[in-house]
Amino acid sequence: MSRVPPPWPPVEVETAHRHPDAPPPGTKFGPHYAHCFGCGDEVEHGLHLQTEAGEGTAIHAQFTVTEAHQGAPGLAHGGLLACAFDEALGVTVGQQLRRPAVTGRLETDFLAPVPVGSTLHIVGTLDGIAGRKVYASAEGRLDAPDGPLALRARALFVIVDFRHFVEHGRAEDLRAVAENPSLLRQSRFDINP
Ligand SMILES: CCCCCCCC(=O)SCCNC(=O)CCNC(=O)[C@H](O)C(C)(C)COP(=O)(O)OP(=O)(O)OC[C@H]1O[C@@H](n2cnc3c(N)ncnc32)[C@H](O)[C@@H]1OP(=O)(O)O
Repeated sequence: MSRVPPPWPPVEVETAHRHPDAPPPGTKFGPHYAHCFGCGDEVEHGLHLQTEAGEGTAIHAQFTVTEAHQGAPGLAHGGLLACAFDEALGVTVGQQLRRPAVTGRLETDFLAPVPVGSTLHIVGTLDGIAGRKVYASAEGRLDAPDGPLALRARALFVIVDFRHFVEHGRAEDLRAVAENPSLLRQSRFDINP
């Protein structure tokens, strides 16, 4: 079977430029929501993904695989690795475009096993934009920024209105945020930048 992936992006796109207010390279973002499984600081066995702005539209992300992330003995669960890419690419889109967006499609190539104790170094970039559709991709390397390539991911994010979150989120969690806004650890993006 061929391992050659289909053309990317799959449609004609315009170049996705970083927003003028996107944070400069080296800026560390911290979690965006206390209870986010990808980055939240109040999720005991979450990924605690650390993210930082890179050059151009790049985002650098890291997380260390713990015992709680196993799929097979001593190896990371593939779904959690995909989650790390979803989060890293979500930060890439959110921070570099400064627009709220959700994952519409995420594909992941698992190229090498990722043992417990490894640190995955992920770099995500924007590949193009077509209307509300934003294409982004990422690579993940083991234990160092130039370590062995372990994963690749490609994703379509769809830009949404903030109503998406208010209309679909569970009422008690929305209430908790209304009562304690600091659960949202970062300020809101521009809606019409
Ligand atoms: C800083 C923040 C970090 C956060 C990181 C984590 C990010 C996440 O995990 S978000 C959570 C997971 N994602 C979701 O829950 C999204 C669930 N899906 C939805 O709500 C909707 O399907 C949504 C919003 C994606 C699209 O719906 P809607 O707004 O009605 O737009 P719709 O017209 O269907 O799609 C827009 C375009 O995207 C395309 N599209 C949407 N989904 C797909 C897909 N799976 N594959 C291919 N194309 C797609 C459509 O074909 C359409 O294209 P065109 O404009 O050319 O016709």
